Amino acid sequence: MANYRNKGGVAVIELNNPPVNALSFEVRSGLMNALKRAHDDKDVKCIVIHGKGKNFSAGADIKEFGGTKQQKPWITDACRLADESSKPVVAAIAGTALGGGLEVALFCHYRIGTPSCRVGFPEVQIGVLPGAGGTQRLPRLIGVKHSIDMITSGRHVMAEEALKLGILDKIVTDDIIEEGIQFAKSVVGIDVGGRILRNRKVEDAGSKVFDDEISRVKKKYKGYIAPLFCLKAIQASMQLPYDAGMEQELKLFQQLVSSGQAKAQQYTFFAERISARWQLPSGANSQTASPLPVKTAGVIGAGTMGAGIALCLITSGIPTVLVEQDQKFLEKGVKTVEGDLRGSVALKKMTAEQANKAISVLKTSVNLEDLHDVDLVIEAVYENLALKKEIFAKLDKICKSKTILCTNTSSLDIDTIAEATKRRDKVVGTHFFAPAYIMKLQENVYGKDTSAETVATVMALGKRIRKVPVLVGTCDSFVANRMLHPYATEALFLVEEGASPYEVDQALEDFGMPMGMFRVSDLSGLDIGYKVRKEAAKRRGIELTSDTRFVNGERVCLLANVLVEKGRLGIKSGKGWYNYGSPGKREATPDPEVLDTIEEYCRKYDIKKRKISSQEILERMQLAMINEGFKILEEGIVSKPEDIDIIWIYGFGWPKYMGGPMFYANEMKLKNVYRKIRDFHQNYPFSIHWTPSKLLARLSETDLPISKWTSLINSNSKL
Ligand SMILES: CC(C)(COP(=O)(O)OP(=O)(O)OC[C@H]1O[C@@H](n2cnc3c(N)ncnc32)[C@H](O)[C@@H]1OP(=O)(O)O)[C@@H](O)C(=O)NCCC(=O)NCCSC(=O)CC(=O)CCCCCCCCCCCCC(=O)O
Ligand SMILES: NC(=O)C1=CN([C@@H]2O[C@H](COP(=O)(O)OP(=O)(O)OC[C@H]3O[C@@H](n4cnc5c(N)ncnc54)[C@H](O)[C@@H]3O)[C@@H](O)[C@H]2O)C=CC1
Repeated sequence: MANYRNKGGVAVIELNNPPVNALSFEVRSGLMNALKRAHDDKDVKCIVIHGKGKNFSAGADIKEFGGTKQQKPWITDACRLADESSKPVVAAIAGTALGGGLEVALFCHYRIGTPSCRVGFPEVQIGVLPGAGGTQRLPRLIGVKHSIDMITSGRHVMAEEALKLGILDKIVTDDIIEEGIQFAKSVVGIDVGGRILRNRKVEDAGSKVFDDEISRVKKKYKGYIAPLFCLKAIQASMQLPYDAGMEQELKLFQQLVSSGQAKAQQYTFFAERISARWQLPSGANSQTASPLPVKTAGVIGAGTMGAGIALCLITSGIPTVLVEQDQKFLEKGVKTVEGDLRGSVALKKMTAEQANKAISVLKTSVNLEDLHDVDLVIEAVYENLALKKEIFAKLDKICKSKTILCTNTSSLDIDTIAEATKRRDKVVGTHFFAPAYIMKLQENVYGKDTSAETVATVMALGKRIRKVPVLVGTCDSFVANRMLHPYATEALFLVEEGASPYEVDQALEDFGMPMGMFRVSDLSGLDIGYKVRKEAAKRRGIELTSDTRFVNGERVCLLANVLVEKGRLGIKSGKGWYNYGSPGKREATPDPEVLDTIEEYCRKYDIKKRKISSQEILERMQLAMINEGFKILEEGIVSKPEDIDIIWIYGFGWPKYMGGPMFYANEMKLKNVYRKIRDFHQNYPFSIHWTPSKLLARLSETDLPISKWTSLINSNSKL
């Protein structure tokens, strides 16, 4: 709803729908009525619109987009009176004015804001476009070029920049409502005609700008349709009179809002928030537990991951001690940190001043004792259980009793590591993804004794260092890598059976993955997987050779080992599944030598090759991984399907416009997913990953949408 009061001739209208004043039906109706009242009231000389609480408004109520038609009045109907009013209307912005919120402000004649306020059109991120005049009014205010940037990127613009662009007329420092009232009074009597955006002309930026922008947007936001629709709408503002432009905007909005991409992106928006609400099996949860303060941190190991993690901490202003086993490794790690900071400055992702500030809070050491006073330590040494246990035992003695001890292990059991300490409640996994400074996912892993306070602390830390933290339970390889295993295994089987690695990658990239499986393997280094496979087999008393085709009755494909033994380690050696010309180069070219190696391998084992469609490639890789996802849910390793989707989106770049693998399964209908998995199980009996998940079988009988799976899981704990 919207509140109305007359304060000495100023109509003060408050958008009232906390926490973000989303423009629900009630708010739109309330705003329309309040504007009418202000218009009709002869005593009112000017009007101020503000938001209740911390925010102006986060825009349309996204929950209203799905299914039923948007009830009238729409935002445009509600705001028409602001546009037409001869009394000056001022938007007084605190917090955020986003999407429809900014559109309301653009219907006003003036906009003032607090120094910390933010404005923007984030609609592209939820698969739509600003559909209440944003694409027609913003170009009339700040021009085509800046409008394209803001609307196609969805970025938030801070107050200072908004002032420079002309979106804000003034930045004010006192109470925003009082400032709004004073400002409104100061413009009474000035003709508002020139302030009405619909009356302004959009400068002709020429059609070439749009041709160039289409190419840029297609490349930068590959696969996403909303940014392209935004361009069409902005172009209409240049080519058509205001009312015709508005009609065109609405038409484009309607097409987008009913698209599968919008549904998936809006699911992702809420999934991220649902996933942030964590819960432990004990019942303790994000509402009941409080984080401990983390004023200082330590990182052990300055290799690939440790250096990246330290970078995340220091760029978030957390003084960090980076510890290595010797000076040589330490220097190498520090060089990486400094190089990445320089790179960020060169790419204008931060200023030189920010980079210097970050490096000033980094301390280095070759002595674990220097961690005695930090609040939290993240260990990132080699993936070796004995070494990790040794380090945790030492840390337990060195660190303050309140210090939280985290491990970046990608597969090892958290409980076993915790047993090396007398503070098992303070041991937790914080699994970052490579490159740690870039990838957003932080997979936090609790053990059986990890306390809620510890979990709350690493979840809060994740947010603070700009990651997306997701909580999972401990199991072999946790969630991300555990699901990746059947996905990668199927990729190799597909290659054995006749698809080339390049066809596999093409199918995945056409689907929307940023990189195919084989390119990712080359990037990580084929030798890493080689060592992990050998080590894991050794632990089980098995000696792997490139002739191994079955392990304990389970089909395996060791083609990657064959490549490693030929010196093809991936990007680092200049060739792997692809050819890169020379070590370290990134441009991947298909390599006939690899195809010959595969041919030879298949001849040796008498494997009959066949033509494999891209549909089969996608189905086998994705369904194998989705089936594993259901098993993870069934075992309670995660408490909700949204966790898995967020892990795939932020850990592996699953396209948001496909909503994550569990959402994708939901869209395919679970009965179809289950039937296909059963068929694959029949056809490929030697792959344990095709054993259908019991939870999937159960859910497939119900036809419940993904939003209802969690309640079924909770009500059927013994599936
Ligand atoms: C605002 C934020 C930056 C705040 O962040 P933070 O403080 O971190 O809090 P959060 O946890 O994110 O949020 C708190 C709480 O609020 C919920 N929430 C946030 N925003 C919205 C929202 N816009 N709608 C609903 N709910 C919202 C959030 O989920 C949290 O709740 P919880 O999940 O219960 O924990 C941040 O929240 C943020 O970035 N928000 C999103 C901002 C955004 O994307 N805004 C754009 C919205 S779209 C929009 O405005 C569209 C338009 O431009 C106008 C629409 C025109 C309509 C035209 C009508 C024509 C209709 C014809 C169609 C016919 C077809 C049909 O309908 O069938
Ligand atoms: N590389 C990757 O893609 C990912 C790795 N991980 C995990 O992160 C951890 C680290 O992996 P990487 O960074 O790739 O390894 P790395 O080999 O690049 O770095 C490990 C570093 O630890 C140092 N180190 C070893 N023993 C030490 C000790 N006693 N004291 C101080 N430093 C010591 C080494 O000198 C080396 O610099 C492993 O547990 C790994 O499984 C997790 C996610 C992704």
